[in-house]
Amino acid sequence: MRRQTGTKAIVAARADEPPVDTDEIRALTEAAGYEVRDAVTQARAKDPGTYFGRGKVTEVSTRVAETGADLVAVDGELTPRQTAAIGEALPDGTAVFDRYRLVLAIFADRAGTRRAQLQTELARLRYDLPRLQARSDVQGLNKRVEKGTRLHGVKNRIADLERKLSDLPHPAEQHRAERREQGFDLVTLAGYTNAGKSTLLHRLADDLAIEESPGGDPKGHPDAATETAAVRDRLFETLETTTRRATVDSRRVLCTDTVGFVADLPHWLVESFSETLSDAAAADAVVLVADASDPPSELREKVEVALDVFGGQGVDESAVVTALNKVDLLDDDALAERREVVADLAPEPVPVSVREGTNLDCLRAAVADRLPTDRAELRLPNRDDAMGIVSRAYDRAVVESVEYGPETVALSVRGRPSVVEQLRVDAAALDE
Ligand SMILES: Nc1nc2c(ncn2[C@@H]2O[C@H](COP(=O)(O)OP(=O)(O)OP(=O)(O)O)[C@@H](O)[C@H]2O)c(=O)[nH]1
Ligand SMILES: [Mg+2]
Repeated sequence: MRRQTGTKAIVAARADEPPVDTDEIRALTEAAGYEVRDAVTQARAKDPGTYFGRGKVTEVSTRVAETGADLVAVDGELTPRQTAAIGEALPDGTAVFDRYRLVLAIFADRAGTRRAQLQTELARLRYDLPRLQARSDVQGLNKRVEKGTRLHGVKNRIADLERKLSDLPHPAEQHRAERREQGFDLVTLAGYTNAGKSTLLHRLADDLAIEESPGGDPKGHPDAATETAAVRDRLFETLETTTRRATVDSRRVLCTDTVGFVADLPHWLVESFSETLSDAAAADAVVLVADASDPPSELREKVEVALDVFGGQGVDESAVVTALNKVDLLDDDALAERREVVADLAPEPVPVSVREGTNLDCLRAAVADRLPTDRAELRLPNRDDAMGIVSRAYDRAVVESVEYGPETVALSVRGRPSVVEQLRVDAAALDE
């Protein structure tokens, strides 16, 4: 469902004071499938009516006409009225997207599963609704009936989508419970887009097989195809969660990759993808992957926001491991500076280069530390009926030692507390 290439855009950015950075809006616009032909910038206070002020909007309009752009991508959040006012000043048929609309376009483009498609359409309609209203107000549309009908249509579709989504089977939770019972620990990789989460998943994964999730569609997932081949520098490569099996400290772990955050993403948009966050909340450990090659202040802000979001979702602070990725791009001083800016937010961050495989053992150890663990010494009769317990111990926990005597088998096991407890109970039942 990729947009045709050759669709042209102009990016427009404003800041209260120079410099005006257009890197991120360019990246977002390109990620949405557009070719960026030009950038118009402005350093002054926001104009409440048209965001940029009339003069600048006229300049944008001229650039649109000259380049034949189909879209103006504005690096900011536009009110419905501002969107309409800018649109009115542009050549007919030119679309106006702000950051969020752009993100929605990218999400719609990447949505592979039915659920993701419904979620992205719903998020877009919720976004469009007030804008549709403002647009017809600005155009002075007095055709109340027509306007009423269009708005009514959108509202109906929203209700329809909400119903469809709540009707879709949602087996993820049950699936998780089953996996836990089988002794799997759950680890979630989360963080801003482009931080290196998917690359890390590939590194940690035991094999190429993607864990089957009843709600997912692994075949259609972009990560299924790209594997370790150079992961492209493209925002929101991952839209649905992918889960793979990994081994951490001899324990079997299910590692889930999630949708990346984007700076200043509004809450309603995050909520439309709440499933991915509930993955974080349900995990035993959450690896916050941060791009340490970002400037220090940006790194700090992203780590802060991410930790806030986790907190809001009920993730326990002690379950989070912060990985400072891409240290291959930093010298020692730069790394020290990065550690310093996150020191009070994230205790003991782990510097890694996922690409070069640097320090991943340290990261694995930090994750292992977070996994709930219990130990038991089991003494079983050396009989056939005890062997089921021995094999369950191997399957669901880590067997640290085993000794077969003539009468008894002595097992030393560690693993998830619930699993270890079940082994104890089963062992005790044999004695009766
Ligand atoms: N230099 C360097 N680049 C890296 C490293 N790890 C990942 N990258 C690159 O960073 C880019 C983004 O990596 P991804 O793994 O796709 O990032 P992501 O967090 O999954 O991004 P989204 O799916 O968009 O949320 C890719 O071009 C990777 O090759 C690293 O350790 N060093
Ligand atoms: Mg990814």
